[in-house]
Amino acid sequence: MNKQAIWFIVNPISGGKNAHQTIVKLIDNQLDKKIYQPVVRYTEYAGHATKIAAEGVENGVEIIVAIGGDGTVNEVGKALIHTKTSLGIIPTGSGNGLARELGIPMKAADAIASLNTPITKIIDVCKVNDIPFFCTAGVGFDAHCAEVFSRKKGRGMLNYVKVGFNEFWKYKPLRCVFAAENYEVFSVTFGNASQFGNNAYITPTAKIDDGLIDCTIVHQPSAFQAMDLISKLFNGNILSSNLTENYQGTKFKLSCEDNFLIHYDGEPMRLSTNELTISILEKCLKVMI
Ligand SMILES: Nc1ncnc2c1ncn2[C@@H]1O[C@H](COP(=O)(O)OP(=O)(O)OP(=O)(O)O)[C@@H](O)[C@H]1O
Repeated sequence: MNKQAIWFIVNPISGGKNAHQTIVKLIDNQLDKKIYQPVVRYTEYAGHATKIAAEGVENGVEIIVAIGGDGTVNEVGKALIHTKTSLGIIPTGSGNGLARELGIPMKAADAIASLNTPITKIIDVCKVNDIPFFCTAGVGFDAHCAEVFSRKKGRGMLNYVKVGFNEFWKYKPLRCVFAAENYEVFSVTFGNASQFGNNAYITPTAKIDDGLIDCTIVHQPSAFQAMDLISKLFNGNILSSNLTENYQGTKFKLSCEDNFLIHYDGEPMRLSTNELTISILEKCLKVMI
């Protein structure tokens, strides 16, 4: 039997000290070499994973596994859209939204074991302007926090919560135009998947292969209301709050006065436009589950 070429793209800065070395050892010991011919590649800078993955596609590699958080998964995944190469994930981030959504185990050993009994699925990918995202993208408070967080040294959920808490008191609602109506919002999130990561279900009715984009608008909460929203976010019932609005569609447009600060799969980016179009590419990415 011909062995399948499988590349592992490792983000060495994700998952804390030496996490990646342990995972590479596990791959060496536990990946079924009767079916796979593995190659391990390391990223050297932000954006490098996309280049490596594109090289893999060109070389006809069947499976490319991102070892990192949602940022790395996004960088690898975007090179695999509309190709025959499948995306695998060994999650080492703090959110791991796409891995959770696909039911990929959080423990590296279990994620490797699931690669040994390969099952693939085809999912949708959404785009904010020309930027692909796999879980969520949005504007407002979440994008602001993603930007502040990206400038901090500390990683992980606890540091993210600290940023959220500190920024909440200073945050001013975002004025924008959505569906030809003026809004002042806390956040607007578009979901291909149901969660930001960490089982925080911001677009709880989103399904990753239904051809639809879900949109959740959150209106500015008081501190007391914010506590309730956070609990609903993690319980999967944020839409029961009267501070939220929810829409489904295949295209959304959003504009505001200044150039948008967005996040896509948790990565912040200041755009040079004040107009956003959110669109969907149906069933365009093969993933390993
Ligand atoms: N070798 C590298 N050196 C510096 N930055 C890198 C390198 N490889 C990847 N990156 C960048 O690291 C950032 C964070 O990656 P990723 O989201 O995968 O991990 P994480 O921060 O551990 O995850 P999470 O955000 O869920 O905590 C991404 O913006 C990615 O571009």
